[in-house]
Amino acid sequence: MTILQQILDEKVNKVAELKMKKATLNFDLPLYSLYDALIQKDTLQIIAEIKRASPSKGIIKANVDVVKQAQQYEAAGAACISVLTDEPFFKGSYEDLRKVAQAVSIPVLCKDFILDEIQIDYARANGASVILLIVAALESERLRELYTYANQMNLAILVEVHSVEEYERAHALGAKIIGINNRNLKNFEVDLKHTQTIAKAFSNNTDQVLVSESGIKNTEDAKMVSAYGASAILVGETLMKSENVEAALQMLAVKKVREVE
Ligand SMILES: O=P(O)(O)OC[C@@H](O)[C@@H](O)c1c[nH]c2ccccc12
Repeated sequence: MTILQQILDEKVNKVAELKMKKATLNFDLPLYSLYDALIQKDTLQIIAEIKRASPSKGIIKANVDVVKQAQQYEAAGAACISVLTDEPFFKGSYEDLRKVAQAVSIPVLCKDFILDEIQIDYARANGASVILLIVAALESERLRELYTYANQMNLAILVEVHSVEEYERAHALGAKIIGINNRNLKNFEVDLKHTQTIAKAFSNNTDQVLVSESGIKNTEDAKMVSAYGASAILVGETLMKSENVEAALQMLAVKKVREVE
């Protein structure tokens, strides 16, 4: 069984648990626009991630002070903060999401494996302005239903793809913010060339923004994915492990130069 399948199987239990709770949710925390934060910028924008652990890397920084980390990201110029809320595999929580959302004034992304509307309700109730939908994890109809639901709640949606075929499915939805995961969620292999391959399919859709996700470590990587056509990068481990978050963010915020083919 792939790791993605293991995570999704576990998530079914989590969804049942959330539904059982029948909590009253308030949707009153402010919303910030991710699209506005990413479109038409001169420098590569950064979605900085709070990631305590991951199935591929194990513990990254289990006891991080999420509020402090988020405030450093915001002060250093991050466009958005991504917070993992999956507990079994990433050691995150909705509590982390809420604490971060209440501490900053930029969009916050609820990073999870969403299968059900209730997870979108919880994301919004805990301050997310953005949710992630992973094309590889959802059948077309479910993907469309969840996309529509989140859209109706005025949330932005980062639609994650890993192949040209998945990109076509995202495009067919009318997705405006597309995440290209350089890491294969089935075997954890990372290759920044995924951004290049998929960005080629995308090059005519100028009202879409591309986010290159995973495995970005240094200025060279940032320049490379920027040249491929990314407007933004989503960075976890490199920032979590850095002693100087501000310097790390600045080294990644390169000037955008699109490669002419
Ligand atoms: O730590 P990295 O290699 O910088 O990766 C960040 C982010 O892209 C990664 O956490 C991620 C991308 N898509 C996901 C989907 C679910 C969980 C996690 C992810």
